Amino acid sequence: MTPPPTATVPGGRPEPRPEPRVEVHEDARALATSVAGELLSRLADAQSAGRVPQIALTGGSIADAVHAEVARLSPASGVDWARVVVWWGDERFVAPDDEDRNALQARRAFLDAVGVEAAHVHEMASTADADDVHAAAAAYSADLREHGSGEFDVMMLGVGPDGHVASLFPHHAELDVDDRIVLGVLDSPKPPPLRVSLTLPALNRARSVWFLVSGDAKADAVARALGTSDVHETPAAGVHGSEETLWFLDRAAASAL
Ligand SMILES: O=C(O)[C@H](O)[C@@H](O)[C@H](O)[C@H](O)COP(=O)(O)O
Repeated sequence: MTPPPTATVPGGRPEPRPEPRVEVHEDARALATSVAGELLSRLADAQSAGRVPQIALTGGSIADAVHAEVARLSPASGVDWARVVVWWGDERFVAPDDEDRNALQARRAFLDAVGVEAAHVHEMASTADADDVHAAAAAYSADLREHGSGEFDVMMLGVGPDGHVASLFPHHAELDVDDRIVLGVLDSPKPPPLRVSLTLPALNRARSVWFLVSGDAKADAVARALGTSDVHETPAAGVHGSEETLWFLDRAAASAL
C-alpha cells in the first residue's frame, strides 16, 4: 500500500495530500478546451461564494492553447475578471517585450481581452525591472506576501519531458529550497537560462494543482510523476494541491500509464 502523497510547504514540513486524479483527452485541443472550461467554472463558483480567486499561470505551448480557449469561452462564462488575481509559477528573466515572456504570452492570448484589473496581474520582474534574477525573486516574494491570499485557488503547471515544473529542474539545487517562496535560476536547461520561479513549497500552497500535459514526449515524465515520490528525479512528483491534484492529459501524454 503506497502512502498518500505529501507536499513540502514553507518551513519544510511535509503535509499529507489527496491522491492525484487523471483526466485523459483525445488530443491537445480537447485538453485545452477542458482545462479552460474547468478554470472558468471554478472562477465563477468562487465569485458566487463571494471570493476573489487567485490563480497561477504557467508558460509553455499547452498553456498557450489553454489561454486561447479561455479567451474564447470566457464571454459566456459569467466570470468577472475584475475580481480575479493572476500570478505566475515562473517567468523567463528577459526584456518585457521578449517573445519568451510567459506574461506577454498570456496577455496576448487572453488577459488583455477579458478585462482583468491591471493591479490584479502580478508579473514577475523582467530585465527592465530588476538588476538580476535574485532581485526579481525578492521583489516577487514581497509582492506575494503583500497581495497574495496565502494559498492559490488554482496552480496551473506545464511539465517538461524531464519532469520539470515551473523552472525547477531534475537534480537542481533549487528543488531543496524550502525557506523561501521565490528564487532565481541561473542555469535553466530549458532556454532561456535566466528565470524566476516559485519554490516547491510555494507551488504547494495551492488548493488545487493542475498539470497540463500534451504529447508523447512527456509520457515517461507523467508515468514517473504519478508512480514515484522522487522529487529530485521528477520535480512534478513533488507538487500536490491541499484539496486536489488534477492531471489533464491527452492520449499521447497518458500513453505510458
Ligand atoms: O516557463 C516555462 O518554460 C514553463 O513554465 C515550463 O515549466 C513549461 O510549463 C514546461 O516546460 C512545459 O512546456 P510545454 O508545454 O511547452 O512543453
